[in-house]
Amino acid sequence: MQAPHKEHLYKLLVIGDLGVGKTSIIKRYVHQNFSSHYRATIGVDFALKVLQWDPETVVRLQLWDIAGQERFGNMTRVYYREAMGAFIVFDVTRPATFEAVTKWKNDLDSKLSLPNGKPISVVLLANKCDQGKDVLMNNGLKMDQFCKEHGFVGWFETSAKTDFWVLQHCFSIRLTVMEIKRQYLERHMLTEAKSVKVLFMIVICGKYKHR
Ligand SMILES: Nc1nc2c(ncn2[C@@H]2O[C@H](COP(=O)(O)OP(=O)(O)OP(=O)(O)O)[C@@H](O)[C@H]2O)c(=O)[nH]1
Repeated sequence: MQAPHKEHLYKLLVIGDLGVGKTSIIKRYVHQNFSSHYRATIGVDFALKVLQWDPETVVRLQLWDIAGQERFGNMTRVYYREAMGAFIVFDVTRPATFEAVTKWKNDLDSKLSLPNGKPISVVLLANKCDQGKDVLMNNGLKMDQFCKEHGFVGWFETSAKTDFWVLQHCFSIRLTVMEIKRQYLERHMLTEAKSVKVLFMIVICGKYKHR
């Protein structure tokens, strides 16, 4: 007898200042390529990544690539709607883009929350780490503290150019998906015992597949 087939569709946001590499990260993740040619995103762009989560489950990640210039616009509320998780990206060579991270996070938290009022889970990506790490050097070990204080699930160094990000980014995608799953269970008001059991299974599957 064939195992039951389950499909989940999750909307994930990728936000951050102009030119930090949001489109490049998505391109690398979805199409495994990179271009040094810069063309600013206008409004929003979309990409779909399909993950075979386990033999019975397919996870479709709908990635919303929101233009950096939208931080100054009114459209973000519309774009954020029904997102289950987000990546906020900054450029490690440009400190101003790191300073903007809290503005993006505040914008997100003020416009989108879970039905229980809690903020959605957000992972911070320190991109262009192939070009130096000015921001990280200046912040050093404080990054963990920064994430804790500002409510990020975690942070990862990435490079869409050299592909350095793949392992860690895949992990962060998994981390986000796990968190999403938890939120999904919360939304559907399953008992805590059940949700812990399911979460535990997801963690085990994620670790197993990641090795
Ligand atoms: N060296 C290096 N360059 C990168 C990296 N990621 C992106 N870039 C370059 O940075 C520039 C901007 O990248 P995009 O991906 O278009 O940036 P974005 O955040 O989508 O920009 P907006 O659409 O304006 O919001 C491009 O020239 C990319 O080639 C990286 O990891 N390393």
